[in-house]
Amino acid sequence: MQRVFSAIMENGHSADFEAADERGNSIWRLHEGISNPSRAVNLQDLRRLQTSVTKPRQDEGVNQQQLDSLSETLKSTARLKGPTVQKGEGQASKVPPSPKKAPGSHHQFVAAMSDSGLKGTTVYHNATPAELYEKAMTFEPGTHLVSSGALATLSGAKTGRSPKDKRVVRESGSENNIWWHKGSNGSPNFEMDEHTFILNRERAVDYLNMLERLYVFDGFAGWDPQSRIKVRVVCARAYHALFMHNMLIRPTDSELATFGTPDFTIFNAGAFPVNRHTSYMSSSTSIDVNLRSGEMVILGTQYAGEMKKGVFSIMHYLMPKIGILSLHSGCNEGKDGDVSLFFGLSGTGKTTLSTDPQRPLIGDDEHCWSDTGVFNIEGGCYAKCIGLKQSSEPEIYKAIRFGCVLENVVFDENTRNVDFESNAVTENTRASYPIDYIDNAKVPCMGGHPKNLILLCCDAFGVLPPVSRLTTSQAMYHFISGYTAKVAGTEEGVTEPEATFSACFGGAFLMWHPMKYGVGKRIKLRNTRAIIDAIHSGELAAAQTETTPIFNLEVPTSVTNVPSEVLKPINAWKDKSSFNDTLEHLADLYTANFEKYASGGGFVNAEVASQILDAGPQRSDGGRRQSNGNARFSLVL
Ligand SMILES: Nc1ncnc2c1ncn2[C@@H]1O[C@H](COP(=O)(O)OP(=O)(O)OP(=O)(O)O)[C@@H](O)[C@H]1O
Ligand SMILES: O=C([O-])CC(=O)C(=O)O
Ligand SMILES: [Ca+2]
Ligand SMILES: [Mn+2]
Repeated sequence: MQRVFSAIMENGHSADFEAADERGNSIWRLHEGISNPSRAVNLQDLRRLQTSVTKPRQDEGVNQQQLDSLSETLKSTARLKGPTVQKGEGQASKVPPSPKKAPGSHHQFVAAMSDSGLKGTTVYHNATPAELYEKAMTFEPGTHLVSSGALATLSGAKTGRSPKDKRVVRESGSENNIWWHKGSNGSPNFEMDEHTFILNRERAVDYLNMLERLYVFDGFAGWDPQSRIKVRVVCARAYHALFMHNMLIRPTDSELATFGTPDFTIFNAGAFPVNRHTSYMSSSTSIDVNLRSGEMVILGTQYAGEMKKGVFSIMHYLMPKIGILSLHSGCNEGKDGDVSLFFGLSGTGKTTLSTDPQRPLIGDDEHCWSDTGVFNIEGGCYAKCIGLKQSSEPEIYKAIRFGCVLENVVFDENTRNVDFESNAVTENTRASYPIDYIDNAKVPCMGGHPKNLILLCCDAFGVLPPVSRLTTSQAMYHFISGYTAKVAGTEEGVTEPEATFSACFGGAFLMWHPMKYGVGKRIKLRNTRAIIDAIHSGELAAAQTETTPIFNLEVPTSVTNVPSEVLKPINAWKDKSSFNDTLEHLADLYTANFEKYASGGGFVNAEVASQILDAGPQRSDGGRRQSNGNARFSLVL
């Protein structure tokens, strides 16, 4: 008996292996024959056969205009014009044509002679996830394929956002509209001047121009065609391009071909630090927004969340200007088209709870509410994945597949299985995936006016009931207050849950004054889900309620599938009098925090402001609480 195997050798010849079993011995012989079954004569040839073009590259045939636009984006003041931009593989070494010398222009001559002026740049423009995978795995250390097909990567030294390093340019066009950081007013908008912005922009652009290869992603923010904006992301890492491919709304081929000039451009030079001698800089990180030029510069952090929240900040500025409310919320829709919004600070469950097999997902994090209804700003989701289990979050688990970016997770080197329990790199492990990776996503991501507004609050004090029904004024009061806890990891430096008031549950992203936008142990996820089901079924709207002291919250006396003792937090306290002290203390914090909004900030009149104020915590005898002015956070965990 004889078996013959053929193999193709690199030189194009074939080799036959013979195996004979005479007297039980196997004999292997090697022939080299020219009976070549291959259509290639060498490996290079073979590789050429491996691929074909069934569909032109999205950006092909399109167009000098696009190349010019990319070149314009990458222009620095060190060069006369933008770099010569080449798309695709390895053509960067072509020397760009030297610019025509304008008569009498000395500056042109100087710029053309600079080394950076001679350099061309290879740009991967709206490259596919597969291409970005390859580049990221080849060039970005710590980037690997895991067993589910997702791309696991490291974001470097920063594994959460850096809110203290976020700056907004003070310029005449927008300065009167911005809620500037001042003292302890809670505003996230630290100011910088235009000149300093230009210094940081130049630093970022020069850094990007010196690289061998760059990635650009052009996409949209906002599903409503009327108010969407065009966003361009220029970045050094393929991981960042894939992240924004997931998070922005992906353009169709023809939308890309006619994309034109972006409304907002992000320069992500995150691997490169700021120059700390530059004014305003307080660390090696700076995230700078310029509303006049429509640009954002990122230096000194590679955490991808900065980009998505940069887009959010811009929308938070532009949308209220045209009468559209922008919201840090998740959103889904019931069978009858009833829309729910889930507000909550980072890590409180917007993604987890808006992803619901019974309710099509409109979006998990950033929405706008206009006269016609709601629309998502993004094209993807960003889920926290610490402790993620297939059993409790099956839809998200399933989305962690090819195309998904996994940030800072730990995986087994051999099996490549992810250990979602591990916080070895950070508590803030994350998964980013296109929204259509969730089976029941509603695309386009738009819906009607919301029916239920759910304020998710993580109460580190453990005194607020797990669910209560709010009056309109109470909803306004609690929305503006934004009492919750910062969970560990999402912001640099937060390692324990930390009680905070984050206006509109997204204080870190507000651009206008909050009034412009609107007027222990964690509860088990399965209980929260049961409560949300009861909201959606209408059970809670009709439920019997009891009113709590001080906060006057209407708490249902029972909820299907939720143990009734869970509904009253006092049950979890051994020492009942310290429960009451803590409740009083929290009420003081609310009152002190609200003082800065009590006047309405010019956005609501005194009467409305006073109604909202009355919806806050009261004295036990029913009167309005006065701030004692010395409230301090002290945690009861
Ligand atoms: N009762 C609960 N309700 C909601 N989430 C819970 C609960 N208990 C634990 N969790 C966990 O909390 C995390 C919530 O993360 P999620 O991504 O949903 O936050 P988010 O509000 O979308 O925040 P961000 O704006 O930072 O993305 C998940 O890891 C989830 O498993
Ligand atoms: O921005 C991030 O890193 C994640 C997020 O959605 C948030 O913090 O609200
Ligand atoms: Ca999320
Ligand atoms: Mn968020």
